[in-house]
Amino acid sequence: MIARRLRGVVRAVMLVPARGLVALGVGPDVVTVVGTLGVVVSAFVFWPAGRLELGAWLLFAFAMFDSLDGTVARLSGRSTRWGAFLDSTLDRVADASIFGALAIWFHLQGDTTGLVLAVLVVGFGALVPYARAKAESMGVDASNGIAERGDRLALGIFATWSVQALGVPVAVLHGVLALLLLASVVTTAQRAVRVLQAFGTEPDPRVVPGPAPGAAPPRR
Ligand SMILES: CCCCCCCC/C=C\CCCCCCCC(=O)OC[C@H](COP(=O)(O)OP(=O)(O)OC[C@H]1O[C@@H](n2ccc(N)nc2=O)[C@H](O)[C@@H]1O)OC(=O)CCCCCCC/C=C\CCCCCCCC
Ligand SMILES: O=P([O-])([O-])O[C@@H]1[C@@H](O)[C@H](O)[C@@H](O)[C@H](O)[C@@H]1O
Repeated sequence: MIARRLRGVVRAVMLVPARGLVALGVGPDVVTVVGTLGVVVSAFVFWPAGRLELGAWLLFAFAMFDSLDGTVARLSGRSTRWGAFLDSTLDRVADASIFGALAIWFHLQGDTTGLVLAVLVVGFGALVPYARAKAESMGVDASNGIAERGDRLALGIFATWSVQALGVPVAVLHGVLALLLLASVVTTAQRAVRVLQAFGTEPDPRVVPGPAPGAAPPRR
């Protein structure tokens, strides 16, 4: 929703470090892997230890590598299908680490509501890119929806940061996680509608009509 509009601005900002990295001969896959490692380490080291503010700043910085790698790839003419796969797959590692680390923090606080919400955001948040990837594998663009990844991460990281940095009550963080959960379900449904509109009840071309293999012959 908001992230989509900011994409151009973020890419323009990323041009500066990206040019430096290309000049140094750093490839996009290195940026992707370093960014993911940075997210994983920042999330699991700082958030469970209660360093919500510092962790959020580091997560913000390393999450931006997800835009940096694509810019490095395009600038250096090294965009590859493998890179696109690596990028998307490691995004799932980063997503699970961010909300998983938050779940661990809630657990250590004895906050069952927060724990349950964070775990549900890990699971239902993963449905959103799954729906897009499955649709793309069928040749349909389903990148639509109210809460794409940038929105989900920004909201989750910002709300966690604000608990420590601004003294916002944890109940507000619960509310934001509930909103993210709802937004993930709605976004998945919006993508499902795209696929339904594209295919309707069109038969699956991969299925050969006739009895299933091994089925008993029809009775006469
Ligand atoms: C109900 C919903 C409510 C929503 C409210 C949300 C409020 C949010 C407010 C602000 C949002 C700001 C977010 C920042 C926007 C970032 C947008 C952006 O840049 O998106 C793009 C990136 C990257 O996307 P992608 O990976 O698809 O593209 P690339 O450009 O990387 O290209 C990929 C191609 O490149 C090739 N390639 C790549 C790698 C490789 N190794 N080899 C390759 O060849 C290949 O061809 C690929 O196909 O998207 C992101 O998702 C970045 C996430 C950034 C997360 C930001 C976290 C910010 C945290 C805190 C911010 C606080 C904000 C305050 C909000 C206040 C709210 C009240
Ligand atoms: O589908 P979604 O989660 O909103 O957002 C997607 C990311 O999760 C995915 O990793 C990336 O490769 C896509 O380009 C897109 O940005």
